[in-house]
Amino acid sequence: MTLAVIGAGAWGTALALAAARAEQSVRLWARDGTQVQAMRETGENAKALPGVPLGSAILPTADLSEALSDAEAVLVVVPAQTLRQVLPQLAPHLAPLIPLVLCAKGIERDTGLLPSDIARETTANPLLSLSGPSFAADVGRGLPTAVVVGAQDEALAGEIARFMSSGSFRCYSNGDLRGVEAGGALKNVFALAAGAAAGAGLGASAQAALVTRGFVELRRLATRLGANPETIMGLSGLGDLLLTCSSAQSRNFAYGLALGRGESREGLKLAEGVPTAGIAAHLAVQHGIEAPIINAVTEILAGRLTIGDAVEALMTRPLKSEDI
Ligand SMILES: NC(=O)C1=CN([C@@H]2O[C@H](COP(=O)(O)OP(=O)(O)OC[C@H]3O[C@@H](n4cnc5c(N)ncnc54)[C@H](O)[C@@H]3O)[C@@H](O)[C@H]2O)C=CC1
Ligand SMILES: O=C(CO)COP(=O)(O)O
Repeated sequence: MTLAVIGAGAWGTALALAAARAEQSVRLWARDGTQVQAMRETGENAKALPGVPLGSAILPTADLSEALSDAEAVLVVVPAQTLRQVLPQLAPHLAPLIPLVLCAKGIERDTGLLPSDIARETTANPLLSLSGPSFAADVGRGLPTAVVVGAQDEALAGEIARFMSSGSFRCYSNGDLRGVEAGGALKNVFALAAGAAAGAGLGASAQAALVTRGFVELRRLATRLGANPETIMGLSGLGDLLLTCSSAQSRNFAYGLALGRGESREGLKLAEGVPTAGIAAHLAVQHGIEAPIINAVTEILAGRLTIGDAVEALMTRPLKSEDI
């Protein structure tokens, strides 16, 4: 099968490598011609995923037509906030039934839309989401993990899962597209919180309590956004929450860590939880859901609350039933 990967950042490159290991042929598109030239010359993506040879099954290209003309499926791997800009550029090159696998983890800041909602505004092609615990650096090096491919049409999700799976990349399928997307988008907000708690030296007990209560908020809000609560128990919800809330390898956790230590965040890598937190807080209000951790993250990011005050506010909320 020939796959196109749109976006040659860390995750796009890692997914291209995963597909190549699954014996697919891959066109890896980047908007930056100089980066493509460098990838062709050096055989690696030194900018986004250094030290991992791309191999002969991956063709880097800056030409969308070359990337998409013979693609049988397309993985869209650009940040959530740029999807609205990128997706319309693909449309003229796409045959109607080519599946689009959305791999961004975020909610659009200005609209509250998940990636598939944004895509639905510009395309009638079948939409899927690939999500789950998977650091680009791990997947790029061929370390083992399991992820999930979600689509309303679970048979199609299963087909894409089979094409992407290899001995080191195990893809499950799920018929709950919104659930798969919502878990991946929201877990980043809690990774910011967990990182901030670690940076502020609040201790391992606080971390565990925060992640557990964060999971309750995640499940509540995701369910209101249309997720099946069972999906949230899986790889794209609990699985990814556990990964990103426990490792400084996560860019969201690392961003939170810097916040908690009072360090500058300038120059840090993409942290999708930052634009997602505020809109998630807004959606929680809209759906009448209690989300004190999402609110605290939003207020801290906006500079309206210190971490000390957030801890006090969370700890002194009225006592209540555990309500999971
Ligand atoms: N890095 C990781 O471990 C994982 C990342 N993700 C998700 O994948 C998405 C992408 O993340 P990364 O690749 O890691 O980020 P990155 O920052 O490494 O790369 C983003 C890529 O998107 C490109 N891009 C940005 N705006 C664009 C535009 N308007 N037009 C064309 N290309 C554009 C950039 O040039 C860059 O190559 C995010 O939503 C992230 O949450 C998901 C799983 C793992
Ligand atoms: O989604 C990820 C792992 O599953 C990557 O998390 P970060 O974007 O926080 O690095």
